[in-house]
Amino acid sequence: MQTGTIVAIATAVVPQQGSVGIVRLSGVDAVAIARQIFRTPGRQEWESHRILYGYVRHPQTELTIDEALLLVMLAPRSYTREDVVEIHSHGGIILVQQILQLCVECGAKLAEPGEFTLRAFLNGRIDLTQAESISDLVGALSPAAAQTAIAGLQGKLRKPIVRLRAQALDLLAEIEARIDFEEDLPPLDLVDVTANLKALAAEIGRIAATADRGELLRSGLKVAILGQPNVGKSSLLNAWSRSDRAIVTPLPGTTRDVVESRLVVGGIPVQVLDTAGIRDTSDVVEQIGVARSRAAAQAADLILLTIDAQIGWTEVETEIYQEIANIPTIVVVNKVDLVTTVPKLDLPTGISAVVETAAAITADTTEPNALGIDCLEAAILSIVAGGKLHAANIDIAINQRQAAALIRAQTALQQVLMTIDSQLPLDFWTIDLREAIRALGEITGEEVTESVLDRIFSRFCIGK
Ligand SMILES: Nc1nc2c(c(=O)[nH]1)N(C=O)[C@@H](CNc1ccc(C(=O)N[C@@H](CCC(=O)O)C(=O)O)cc1)CN2
Ligand SMILES: Nc1nc2c(ncn2[C@@H]2O[C@H](COP(=O)(O)OP(=O)(O)OP(=O)(O)O)[C@@H](O)[C@H]2O)c(=O)[nH]1
Ligand SMILES: [K+]
Ligand SMILES: [Mg+2]
Repeated sequence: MQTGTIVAIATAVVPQQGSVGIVRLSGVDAVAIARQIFRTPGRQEWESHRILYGYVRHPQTELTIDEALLLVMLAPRSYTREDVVEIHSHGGIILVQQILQLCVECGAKLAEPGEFTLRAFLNGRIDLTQAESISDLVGALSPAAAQTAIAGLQGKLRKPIVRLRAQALDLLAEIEARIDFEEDLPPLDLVDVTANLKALAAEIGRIAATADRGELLRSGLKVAILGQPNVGKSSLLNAWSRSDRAIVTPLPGTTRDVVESRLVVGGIPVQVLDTAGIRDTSDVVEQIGVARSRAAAQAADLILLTIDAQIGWTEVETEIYQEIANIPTIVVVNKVDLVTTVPKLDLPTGISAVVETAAAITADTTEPNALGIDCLEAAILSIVAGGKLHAANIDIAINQRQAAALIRAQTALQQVLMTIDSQLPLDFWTIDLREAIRALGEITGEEVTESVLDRIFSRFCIGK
């Protein structure tokens, strides 16, 4: 997999945009390929870690394609630990694709998604947790998510896992020594071994508990605003996202399609969906809109069931709530500016929180002067995070793959404890201890199959 020289566009390409684009080569022929297509005026040394100025030229036709800069990073001082050459051209899509094509004509192979980072992993510059952090960093949807990813890249997850695995290996060695040379060694200190195993399992559990935070930071939260027509759902979306993304009118049935807006709440990327007001209607278009509202609600992580403070909670809301009772729901009492006191609400059990808002105090303004948005955000954070967001290991946030491996390791260690308890022979202890070691090794990549690697790196973007 790791043979040959690969090439990819390293920057995001948008037609007619981007002031600079980078094409990146990695592998034994990177320099030779670059030399075929890059001409410097006068004599310039192709030294490592120096920028060269020149022109990208077609080697046969001598046609000049671009004025460019070139960066050579010779092995092992490069991202992949192979020879890397970057061609920094003008941006846009045409030039970078032409340069990419030239590199392929000169013998480079188009890189698979994540192949540069895969090589960095296979060549030992980074471990698997760091490789996954690089992917998270590029995919981050909030500064907090990026911060967690950079911590992972700096080894915040790798270090504790490597240490735990080393401790488990020490323990294994001690037990195996008793199997092999029973007569020559003092017997195992059972109290000590048991305490060590328990400590290992507990620390693994603490790291595994950061999975929820990781999931929130990576994937974010899908929030659907649901309710009867005209309660102010679209006004709420606009006020919250400080935009006029959704159409607002005094006419019930204004919103027909699901309208999406993205924002960040307490570091969590949030996708907010405004939906068509739910009611029985003979209007065919509106019927489709209502069906879409219901579908959006079912796909949401959290519902904002919005009501009009002047009307309160009615039978209609009870019916809507029955459909979504399995999803955490906040009741948003909107238009509180129009009432002197909010009526007593006869809410069903299971509602997570109630928040009062005034999403559109003054009509006809693009800069909504809303009330209650901060309370709404606080309510959301306390529901979804339940305190987990600010857990002790603030800068670790593992992914599902890592969580699954940690749970396997923890279960295996608990199995060892049970085996000891049942006074089974030493051979039995080592079986589960080895399983725990293997699971930890899967996280760092010390023990990982090619198919797992394929799965991880295929999710990367091309050029990474
Ligand atoms: N132009 C450019 N910018 C970039 C990258 C790149 O590849 N090219 N990066 C890529 O995604 C990131 C930077 N990451 C990098 C990580 C390691 C090495 C590297 O050469 N490491 C060697 C040498 C270190 C040294 O000389 O001390 C090493 O660790 O052995 C380079 C970039 C972000 N910016
Ligand atoms: N006074 C006051 N008016 C509001 C408030 N929220 C919304 N409105 C007004 O109520 C009307 C309906 O608002 P929308 O945001 O369109 O309501 P909706 O729930 O999206 O309506 P549909 O899309 O038709 O289901 C508009 O005239 C808004 O200006 C509020 O908090 N206070
Ligand atoms: K409306
Ligand atoms: Mg609307």
